[in-house]
Amino acid sequence: MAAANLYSPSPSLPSTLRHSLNSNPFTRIPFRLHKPFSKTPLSLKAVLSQNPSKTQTQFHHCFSKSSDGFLYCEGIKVQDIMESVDKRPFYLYSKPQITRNVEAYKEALEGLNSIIGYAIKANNNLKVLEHLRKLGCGAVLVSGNELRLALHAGFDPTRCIFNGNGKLLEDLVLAAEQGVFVNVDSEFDLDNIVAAARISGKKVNVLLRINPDVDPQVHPYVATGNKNSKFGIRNEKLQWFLDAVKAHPDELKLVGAHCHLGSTITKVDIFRDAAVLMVNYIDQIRDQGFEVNYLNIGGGLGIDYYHAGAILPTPRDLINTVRELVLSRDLNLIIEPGRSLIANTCCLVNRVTGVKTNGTKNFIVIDGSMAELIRPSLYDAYQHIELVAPSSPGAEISTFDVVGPVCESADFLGKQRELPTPTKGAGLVVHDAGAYCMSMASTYNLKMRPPEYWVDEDGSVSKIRHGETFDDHLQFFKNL
Ligand SMILES: Cc1ncc(COP(=O)(O)O)c(C=O)c1O
Ligand SMILES: N[C@@H](CCCC[NH3+])C(=O)O
Repeated sequence: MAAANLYSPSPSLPSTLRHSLNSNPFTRIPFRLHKPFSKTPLSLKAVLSQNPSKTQTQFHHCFSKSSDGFLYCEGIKVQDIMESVDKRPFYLYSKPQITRNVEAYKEALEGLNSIIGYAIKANNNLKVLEHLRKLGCGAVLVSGNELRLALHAGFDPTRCIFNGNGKLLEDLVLAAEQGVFVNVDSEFDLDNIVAAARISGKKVNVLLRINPDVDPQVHPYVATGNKNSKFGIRNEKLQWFLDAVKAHPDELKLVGAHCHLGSTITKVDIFRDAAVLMVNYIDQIRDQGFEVNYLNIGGGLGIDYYHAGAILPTPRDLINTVRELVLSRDLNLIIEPGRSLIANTCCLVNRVTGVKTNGTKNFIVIDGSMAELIRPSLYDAYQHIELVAPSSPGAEISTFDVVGPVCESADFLGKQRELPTPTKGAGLVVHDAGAYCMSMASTYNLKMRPPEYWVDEDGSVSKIRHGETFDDHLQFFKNL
């Protein structure tokens, strides 16, 4: 299988590229930062003992300002980490926070037969994936490469779900061979799944992705379960799909129904409305003799991007709203969280390049940009921003747009933020950057994708992904 060779350089590659692949951190002992780090007054043990499901707020913020005015990640001063690594933007994760987020879902799901299918599109760092897999997660995939990466990270394929409105035949063949659940999205998708079953000689466990036409009340670009969406099957066509599955008893086994309403949803009633519709569909499907026993309610739980003390629904709130429906039908529940598992575990750490004003507006210009983190530019999304160290005495507090160096007026990380005027080189973080940030990063303006680090349970800091370099870019043009 191709996945096994993902990081084994082919002997036909140029030696420089072979070298760079050979020095991949995943094949070696992780790079360690040796500088001794200052400890926060709050001990790591105390931070770890804060159980998210027992607090009032949705998720514990693993990055917090201490009384000394410095920002800490699990007891480690972010400023110290900045001084120990290359001078470029980097992503910094809390590994314990990933654990806490998974535990919150596991506790919420107690008493149900369930699969937590982590949506790999949110963050595809291999070390993160391996950690999530060890914690018991399955995986949700939208491309052949995400499937290959999931296999490489050791996920049990029978706890993986292959989604998507444009799945390719060759990727479906791999999914069929591996025994992955496949969601049927359209007529042509069903044809391809049948073909994949024949090629692989394996019957495929399928779920119908039903578009329930429920408004998730989110930005239109991240709404996926309303009637204008490109995803899923409308209920008017349900019978056609049931007949098509019946016509292919050697290739397809219908095991359940799936929906995914959208992302950043902050009201659990929305999930409840969809689940009511979905169990009605399941009743109808069962009435036709199908033994469907999986309800997949997708992902989509939003998080507290504003850091303003809002009480948002927890995983427990989400699961409790569908629990009785699931139990009443004796169903297995699949959930597909991405953002709510990984977003709050990470921030993008940047340096201030300078401060300027154009007469009407003030700008903090940082080295990070829309290339490293595109959500504000793409969705006008709010991500909380703060400086990593106390401001110098007398620093004026002003309203700033926080912008990058990219040649686009859409290149902003935050607008109208009240911040103390920072000095050149000051550290500035963009919070909640674990989901859809690095995985959506680009190399626009040849800003190479940043390195990633995490703070481990024992307080050590390791690199978990190399930053891209200019040489990496040149490799694309070697030996053409
Ligand atoms: C089918 C599907 N499942 C799961 C997810 C993960 O969603 P979220 O990150 O909002 O939990 C997505 C992304 O929106 C998706 O499209
Ligand atoms: N990329 C989006 C989420 C899309 C989820 C995938 N359907 C975001 O950053 O919020």
